Amino acid sequence: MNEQPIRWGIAPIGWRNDDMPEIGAGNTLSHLLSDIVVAGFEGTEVGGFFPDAQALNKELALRNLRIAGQWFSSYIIRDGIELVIEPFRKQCQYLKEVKADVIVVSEQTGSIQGTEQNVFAEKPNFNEAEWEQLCAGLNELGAVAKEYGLRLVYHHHMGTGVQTAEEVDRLMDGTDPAQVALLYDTGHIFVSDGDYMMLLRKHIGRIGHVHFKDARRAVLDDCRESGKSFMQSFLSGMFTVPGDGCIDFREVYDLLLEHGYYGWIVIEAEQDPDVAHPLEYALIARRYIDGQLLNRLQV
Ligand SMILES: O=C1C[C@@H](O)[C@H](O)[C@@H](O)C1=O
Ligand SMILES: [Co+2]
Repeated sequence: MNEQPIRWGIAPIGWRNDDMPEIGAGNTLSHLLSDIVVAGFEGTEVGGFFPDAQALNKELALRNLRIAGQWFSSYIIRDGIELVIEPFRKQCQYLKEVKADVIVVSEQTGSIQGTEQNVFAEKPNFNEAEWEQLCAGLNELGAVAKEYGLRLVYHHHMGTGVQTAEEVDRLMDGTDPAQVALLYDTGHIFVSDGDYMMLLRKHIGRIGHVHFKDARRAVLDDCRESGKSFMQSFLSGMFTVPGDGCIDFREVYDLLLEHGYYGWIVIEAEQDPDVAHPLEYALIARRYIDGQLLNRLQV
């Protein structure tokens, strides 16, 4: 019996990547979901290639899998909240139909995550008025998400205006804890700031969803030095699954448990699936979770 109030998932991003839909395009939904079962995970997040809710629910039920949530790119600052609410509601409705728990929001105004720009040096920075507009808009979206039984979790992300620990502080200070929770992504904060524990300690009470993404230090250093874009960096192998990089997930997991975190921890490691076999890496993650996190040997 699983006594942990935590659900373990793995994201489609190792098989197919919404930031670069051309990679892994031959990997079907059936292939992905069946690999997830083989690797022993309970669910996944919705990818851009997923079908309508009815078709997805059928495939999930056949494999006893669940949906944790789905990414939503918001443009609150660029477009204004009024224009964001309609597509947001549409996505919430879909997520309600597939019985998801969270909607993952990332403000993409000025984002360079999908461009060829140097992700280590050219991120956008919001001014005071923009921060206020963003925070107020997120509070509104959080209230809308609740109508659909979902929790809005904000994803700090490389190449965006909410990337560093300081920027996450600003966002958390400016938003209502009842409407906006935090998605803690180990890989993004490590690549951005190096220290991944400080953010976790500071905002542990606001965390509503977790992405476990590991990083290869030597590749990261090389990408930073050569000023690579976000996409070039992950194609070079900057990210990997837990157990294959330099992040110590034991301290992360322990702190989450200590503070009674419940909800999803989703393994999320974007690599080129032609280089990093998705099932092989899912199994590496599974072995690490089982051996280093769940059934740790006491010494
Ligand atoms: O949660 C995520 C979703 C992806 O689309 C994104 O680019 C990735 O880095 C991530 O952390
Ligand atoms: Co993530």
